[in-house]
Amino acid sequence: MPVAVLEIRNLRCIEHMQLAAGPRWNWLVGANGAGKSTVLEALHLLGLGQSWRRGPRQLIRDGSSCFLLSVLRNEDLGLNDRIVLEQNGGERQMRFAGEHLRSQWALLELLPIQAIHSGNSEFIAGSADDRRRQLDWGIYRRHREYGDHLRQYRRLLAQRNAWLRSQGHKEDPWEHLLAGAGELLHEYRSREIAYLQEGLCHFWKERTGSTSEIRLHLQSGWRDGMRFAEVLREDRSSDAETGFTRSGPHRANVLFRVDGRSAADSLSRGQLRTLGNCFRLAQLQAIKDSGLELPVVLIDDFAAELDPAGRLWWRQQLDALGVQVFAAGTEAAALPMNAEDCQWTIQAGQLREGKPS
Ligand SMILES: Nc1ncnc2c1ncn2[C@@H]1O[C@H](COP(=O)(O)OP(=O)(O)OP(=O)(O)O)[C@@H](O)[C@H]1O
Repeated sequence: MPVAVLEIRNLRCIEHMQLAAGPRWNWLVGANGAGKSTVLEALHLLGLGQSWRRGPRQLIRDGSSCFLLSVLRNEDLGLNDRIVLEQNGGERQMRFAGEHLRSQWALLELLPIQAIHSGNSEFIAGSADDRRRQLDWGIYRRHREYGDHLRQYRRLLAQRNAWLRSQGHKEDPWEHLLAGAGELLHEYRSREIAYLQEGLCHFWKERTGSTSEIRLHLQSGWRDGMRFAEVLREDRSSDAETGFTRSGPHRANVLFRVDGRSAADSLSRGQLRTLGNCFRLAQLQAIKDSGLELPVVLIDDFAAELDPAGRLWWRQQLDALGVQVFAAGTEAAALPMNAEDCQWTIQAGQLREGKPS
């Protein structure tokens, strides 16, 4: 169980909150604006070093000059040192066991998080970026070196783009390296898609009883039937005109098809949410099967789009995996809670233990 105690000071509407977490289900119930998402966001910040919303946002509580978040992990893992994230104005500091952390990448190792929130819950019908990010998250969790490969590719891409803008008509010094780095990302993604296919079908069939065929298809981000190096060479002058590299794994896409048709076009919103959950379950199962530490799962608005049977099934699957979950909802009656779960009521940024009414 990774999270034992979470402490929040001066984050959005929360002045001070200390939450002693349960090993499995931690429900946060309260009215709109009570502060439920803020608790989940605190965990997201501690696990990833960034907010789950894009764009500028006032995270420091109005009237304060800094926020401070800390999480004490459980000694079951032999680890009970605190992860601390402190933001003072524009300056951010992160510490683990009293030691200063230089990069937010270090947090990914300390507190693995899978977060489901309004920005990514509809990733199947969202943008190619959303789907690629979801796929990459799972690959990184199973193959840590993938993070280095991604960073290396992004560096090379930025270097080639800068070169295209300056002297794009001469011999391309980055083409060879970028092609190699790009092909490597594509190999990881192809293998992962092949691996997840079976799990996805299993969960979908179990939930829906449907015999419809769910298929994942990976688009590499460059023209079919060609090597990435060839595409880079062929596109050199047109890329130089626009000043950026048009093709590559940064444009990859994952397509979800149901009986040969796009899932986004053929499924209802609730079915899309269910399919998205099935994909996440397949990823979590893959992490478990690899013998790796499962992430803490954060679910904002747990009940959204799901019918009662769907909510119960989603809970049961997460139970079977044995993950620790923090889930939020506005109405206790709509949440599939069990007596042994930790349940909290939140009102105006304050926490109350006990069964929400
Ligand atoms: N910097 C800030 N200082 C103080 N309060 C803030 C700040 N930023 C946001 N808030 C307030 O914090 C409150 C909590 O928002 P949060 O998103 O956590 O609510 P929630 O319980 O998840 O609500 P919902 O059910 O609507 O999603 C909101 O009322 C918001 O106006």
